[in-house]
Amino acid sequence: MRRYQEKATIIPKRLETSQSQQPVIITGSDLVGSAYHWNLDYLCAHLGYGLYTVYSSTSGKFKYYDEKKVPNVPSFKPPTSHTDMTFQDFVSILRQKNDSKWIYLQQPLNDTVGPRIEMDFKGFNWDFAYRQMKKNRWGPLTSNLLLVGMEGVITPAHYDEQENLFAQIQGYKRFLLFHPDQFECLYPYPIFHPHDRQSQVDFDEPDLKKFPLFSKLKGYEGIVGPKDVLYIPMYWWHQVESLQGHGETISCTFWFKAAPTEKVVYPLNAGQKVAIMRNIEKMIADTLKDNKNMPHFMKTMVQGSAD
Ligand SMILES: O=C(O)C(=O)[C@H]1CC[C@@H](C(=O)O)C1
Ligand SMILES: [Zn+2]
Repeated sequence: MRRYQEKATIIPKRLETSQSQQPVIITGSDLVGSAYHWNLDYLCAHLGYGLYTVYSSTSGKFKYYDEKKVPNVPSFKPPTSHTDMTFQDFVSILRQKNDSKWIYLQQPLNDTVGPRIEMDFKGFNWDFAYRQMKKNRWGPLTSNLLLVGMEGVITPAHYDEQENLFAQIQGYKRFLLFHPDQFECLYPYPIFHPHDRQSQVDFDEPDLKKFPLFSKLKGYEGIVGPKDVLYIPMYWWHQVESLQGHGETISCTFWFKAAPTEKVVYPLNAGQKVAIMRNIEKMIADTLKDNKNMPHFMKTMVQGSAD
C-alpha cells in the first residue's frame, strides 16, 4: 500500500476506551480471551456445518458493496463475488494457496456453531464489553462478525455507522484510521451507490486530478496482533490490511449502536455533520428520483445558480 502521507499518528495503546471517541488499541482486556486458542483446525472441528459467507476477489481488495443498491447504478460491476460454504470447505480452499484467488470469510456468529464455540463465545469478557458500552453510552450490541482472511487481503477505506470493538485473535492487521473530519479528502461514493460509505480513492494509485484533497489526508496507523482490541469509533474511516508473513488472520468484531444524542451541543462535531450530510443526500435522492443528475443538482444548489 503506497505511503499516502509523510507521517501517520500512531494509535495509542490503553487499557480501556476513553470517552472522547478516539481510536485506541486496548491491551490486556481478554475481551476474547476464551478464543485465544482459535485456529483453523480448531474452528474446522468445532464451528459445526453451518454455511459461512466467503468473499472472493481477484485483486486482494475487498471493497464492500450493498447488493440492495446495485439496481441504482446499472453500470456497476461488483469488485468481489461471494458464496456460502461450510467452514471446512473454506479452509480446504485456503490451504490450496491458489495465489490468483483471494478469499475472505466474513460471517456473523450465529446459533449454528457447535457447543465448544458456543462455550468459547459465552466465555468472552462480556463485563469488559458492557463496561465500555455503558462508559461511552453506546446503544446495544448488534452483532459479532467472525473474520478469517488470507494474509495480504485488504479492506479498502470506508466508515461504518456503528461503534466497533475489533478483537484480533490470530495474525496481524495494519489499520489506517482517519477522523470523520477527513471526509472531504476521502471522496465517498454517493449514498445511492452500492459503494455507499466507501472511499472512491484507490490508496495504491490515487487519482489526484480527480481527488486533489487526498494529498492532504492525515491519519492514524496501528498494527493489531493477537489479544489486541482496536476501538474504531463510529464514522471514523478505516482501511485494513492482513499483514503478509503472519499467516491467516482471525478476528471478531463487536458492533454497538450509536449513543443516543441527548442534547445537541454546538458547534456540531464532524461525525454529526456526516450524519446530517447523509440525511440531506437521502432526502434529495428520494425526492429528486434522478440519481444521475443528483451531483449536478447539488452543485447547482451550492453554487447558488445554474451553471
Ligand atoms: O470491522 C470493521 O469495521 C470492518 O470494516 C471489517 C470488515 C473487514 C475487516 C478486516 O479486518 O478486513 C474489517
Ligand atoms: Zn468497517
